[in-house]
Amino acid sequence: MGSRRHKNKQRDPPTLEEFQAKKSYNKKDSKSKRVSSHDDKNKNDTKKRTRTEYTETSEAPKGTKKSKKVVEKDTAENEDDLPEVDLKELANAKKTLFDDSEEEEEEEEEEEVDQDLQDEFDLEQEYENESFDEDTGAGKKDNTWSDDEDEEAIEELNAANMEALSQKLDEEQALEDEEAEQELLEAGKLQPRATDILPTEEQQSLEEQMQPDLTAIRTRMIEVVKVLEDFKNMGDQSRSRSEYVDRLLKDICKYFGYTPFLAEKLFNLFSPAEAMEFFEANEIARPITIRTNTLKTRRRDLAQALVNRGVNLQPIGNWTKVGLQIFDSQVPVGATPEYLAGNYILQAASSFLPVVALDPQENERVLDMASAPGGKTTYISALMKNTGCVFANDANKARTKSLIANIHRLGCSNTIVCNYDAREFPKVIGGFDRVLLDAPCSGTGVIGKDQSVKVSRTEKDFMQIPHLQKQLLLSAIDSVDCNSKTGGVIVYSTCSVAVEEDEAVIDYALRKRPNVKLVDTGLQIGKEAFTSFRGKKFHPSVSLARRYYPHTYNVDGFFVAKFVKTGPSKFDDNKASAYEKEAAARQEALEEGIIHDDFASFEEDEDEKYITKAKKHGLLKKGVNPKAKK
Ligand SMILES: C[S@@+](CC[C@H](N)C(=O)[O-])C[C@H]1O[C@@H](n2cnc3c(N)ncnc32)[C@H](O)[C@@H]1O
Repeated sequence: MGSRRHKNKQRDPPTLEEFQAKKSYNKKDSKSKRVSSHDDKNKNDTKKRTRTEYTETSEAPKGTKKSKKVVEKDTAENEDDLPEVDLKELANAKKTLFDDSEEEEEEEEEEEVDQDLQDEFDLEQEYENESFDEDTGAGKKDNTWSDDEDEEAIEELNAANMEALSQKLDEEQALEDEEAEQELLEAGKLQPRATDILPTEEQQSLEEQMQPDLTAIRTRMIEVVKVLEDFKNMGDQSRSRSEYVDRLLKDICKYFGYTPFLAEKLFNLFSPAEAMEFFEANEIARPITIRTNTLKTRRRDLAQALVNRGVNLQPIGNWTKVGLQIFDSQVPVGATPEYLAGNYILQAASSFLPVVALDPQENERVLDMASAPGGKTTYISALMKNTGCVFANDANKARTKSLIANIHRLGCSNTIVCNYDAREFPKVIGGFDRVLLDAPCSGTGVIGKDQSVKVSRTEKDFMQIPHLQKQLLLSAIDSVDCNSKTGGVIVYSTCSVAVEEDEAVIDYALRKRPNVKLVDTGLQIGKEAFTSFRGKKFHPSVSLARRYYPHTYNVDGFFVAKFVKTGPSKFDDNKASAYEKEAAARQEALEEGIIHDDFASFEEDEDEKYITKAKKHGLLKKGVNPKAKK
């Protein structure tokens, strides 16, 4: 499969103003923006393609898609014993038989004047040079058409080839016309002739046998998207819309490397043009971001300390007071003295959002149901200023090691780590003021980080995972104290954009637990969740949940929903027994050695070694001898 991973420079995450500006875009604006961005891409791509095809075939200096098609068609014609049409031969023949050096000079001058055609001009020069390359033998045949030939021979050859030549010239003219049309298309002045966008069956089978031409596939995807956006006016009358969609999906699989199943699932979330933006964004890793640990430092001080070490950074945006985006760094960001001292944690910007929505308050009792490796737990703990109690649970014991390490490093002293299948809550313990369920998911929002998702996720996953998520969400709801004076809140989040794992799960919870309602997340950014999707209708309040996409906010794909519990249910556990269980849990943890008296203390001696080492490393990287410095 010919997948292609871009290495584009990352965009900055948007500021609040940008977010708001985006939000207030009307549909028309965003549509026109999308189209123009595709136009630009198309334009660039055409230039790129010109070069690629020339290199590949060494015979189509003006290598547009049409040129390629003609070459392919020629092959087919050869197979049918039709006159050979060889563009290289044609160009050379033209050069000698119809040579007019003055005309050629004029042409060259014209081409020099026209900056837009510069690439093509370069290619023609290369082409001409190649025709006489003695080393490679390329252009040997050209001698047949050398000026040294006597007139008779030329005439003979001329007669024999006249028919083929005139055909070739016609085709060259057609190529030029096509290029002119293409330029107009790119300039948005003409609609594409949709008739030749979709390949014929023959062309398709030929394509299947060849190495995928990614640039040509990309161009076709853009063309098909344009047709799909205005099918009535631009679609080929003899082709159905679904034929275009099928072609586009096949091309998406080839170009980006998705399984047909996942490509279609993700494609269906968006308009064709937006789907392309989504797939493109998944080819780029999101920016590196860190969260200031306000238990230990302030963002301003942290930023200053890191800048002094050669880290290039800036605040993420107005919606967070603790996030910093790292552009580049002369030191490993995961091993600076500030990192080791727990002044920050490497954390994706999207991962802040569920905690902001949870809005934990001081002295509350909070459950983080699926918490490893602890990015959100430690943020909750910091917002609570180490007061109250945070139960950090995860079913995977191995993962609780990194959870514990992060809790230690960041100095979270109000945290209890536990290792249950969260479906056992509230039997384990209930009566919480707030519960966060950052659910295990398929990861379709984080493909930029984990490309394996493109091929590893199957239909079964999108049945099994939502099933678990629904069970977990009911447990989360039942673990909350509806009489909490300060809370009674449940936040559900995933790093998946699949409707089955998002809207369908919260809609299910609303139906199964009428004692909860969805409320505004309080988040300043995010798109409204779906209230209907491919024939499925969800509760209207589902629109209060928020969706995040890599192509809209340059954050991981994410989903956040916030519930408030309005009344008890027979499945709840009461708060009194919860306190007893909390005491028992603390005792158990003490006995098992998961927590101990100095649970959240900072091991100064232990860390001193690492801090010194990191300092030395930093100096060495700057070319300073650490010993000389002493
Ligand atoms: C998305 S990750 C959590 C990330 C974490 N909230 C953070 O911010 O660092 C999902 C977690 O759910 C855990 N998990 C999976 N099934 C679970 C279950 N039945 N009960 C509790 N945790 C579970 C996984 O081990 C995994 O650590």
